[in-house]
Amino acid sequence: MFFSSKTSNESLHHDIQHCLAEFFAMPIEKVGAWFELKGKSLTISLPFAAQSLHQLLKDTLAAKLALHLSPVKDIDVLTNIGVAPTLMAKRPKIKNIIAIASGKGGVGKSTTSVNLAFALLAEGVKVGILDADIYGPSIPIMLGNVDAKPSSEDQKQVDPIMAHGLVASSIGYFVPAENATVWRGPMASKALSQLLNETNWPELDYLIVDMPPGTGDIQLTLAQQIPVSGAIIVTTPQDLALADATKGIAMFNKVKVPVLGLVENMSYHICSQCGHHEAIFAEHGGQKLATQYNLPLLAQLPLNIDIRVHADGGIPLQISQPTHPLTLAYQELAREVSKGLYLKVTTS
Ligand SMILES: Nc1ncnc2c1ncn2[C@@H]1O[C@H](COP(=O)(O)OP(=O)(O)OP(=O)(O)O)[C@@H](O)[C@H]1O
Repeated sequence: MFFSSKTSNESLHHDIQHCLAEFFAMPIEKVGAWFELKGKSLTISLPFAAQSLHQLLKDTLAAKLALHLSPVKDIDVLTNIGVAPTLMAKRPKIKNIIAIASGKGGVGKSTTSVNLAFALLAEGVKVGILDADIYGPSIPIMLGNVDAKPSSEDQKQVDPIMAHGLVASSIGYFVPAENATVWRGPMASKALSQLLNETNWPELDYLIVDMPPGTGDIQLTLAQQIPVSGAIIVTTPQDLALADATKGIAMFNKVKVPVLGLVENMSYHICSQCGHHEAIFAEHGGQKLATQYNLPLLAQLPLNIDIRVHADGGIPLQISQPTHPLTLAYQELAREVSKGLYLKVTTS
């Protein structure tokens, strides 16, 4: 035998590290802590959501390591999401809160929040959604459960509503939408604190918070009231929307919440008849903004009838059409968001 067992073990570790770094396009120094090799069993604990890639990762590792003198026999891939730092004290049980914001109304912030939440769930993590859009709560509509009524065992904490594996809370479950629209700023912020603090959340890796549109005082207060780990700005490609998205970035910078990136929604139109792609708004707007602020452009999602029908019809795309190209696009977004937050955790 040419190699001592130490050398062959070192080369095995080296190959595992290289394979993980290459597979996830991560710096090699990050991946060393993700795996444990015990005899011939390899356990990978991924610090971000990527369940749809676990099998491919196993196959890739198995092929790479098969050439070793003492090959690995079992490969197990697990998910172990870390806790990103926040300025405010964390909520017990909730590892990370991600705020979804937009400078402007109607750009698809709630649609993105719901699809991202389901996509994270599909990527193997525990997810909740909090509808902070106090003035126009649309999450109950998008989850198809407007008539659901939260219950409470102790009259102090309210149980969240379950929808297709997602836990949700929204002012829309408590008061009719027309009553909420007349609330003033302090009432709206109090309602959000109550929704966050008095909901009996189970253990969650991520709580997605659908913020009210805009970047005014209310949004600023809300962003300061909850321990947000990272924010995502949703925009459409037109100049006006992008100018508002800029204000959103500035708002989160002001409250020292890291912006994880931008989502460009309604980037282009896909014709439902012939599948033709057409840029009906301006092109490259999201990319320009991302470059200007050195932020990742996390996704470019089309204006597509399936997104609208599923969002407004309360039957999530992820649940009813798990292999739809847009379902997969949202899953890619979910993996990017989770990876982005992990990178923020490890570099801050
Ligand atoms: N990519 C898309 N393709 C087609 N329709 C979309 C897309 N994104 C959102 N929509 C539709 O656009 C409308 C507005 O979306 P949504 O409610 O998510 O926007 P919003 O930014 O949260 O709005 P608000 O400012 O009222 O909170 C909805 O009818 C939704 O179904």
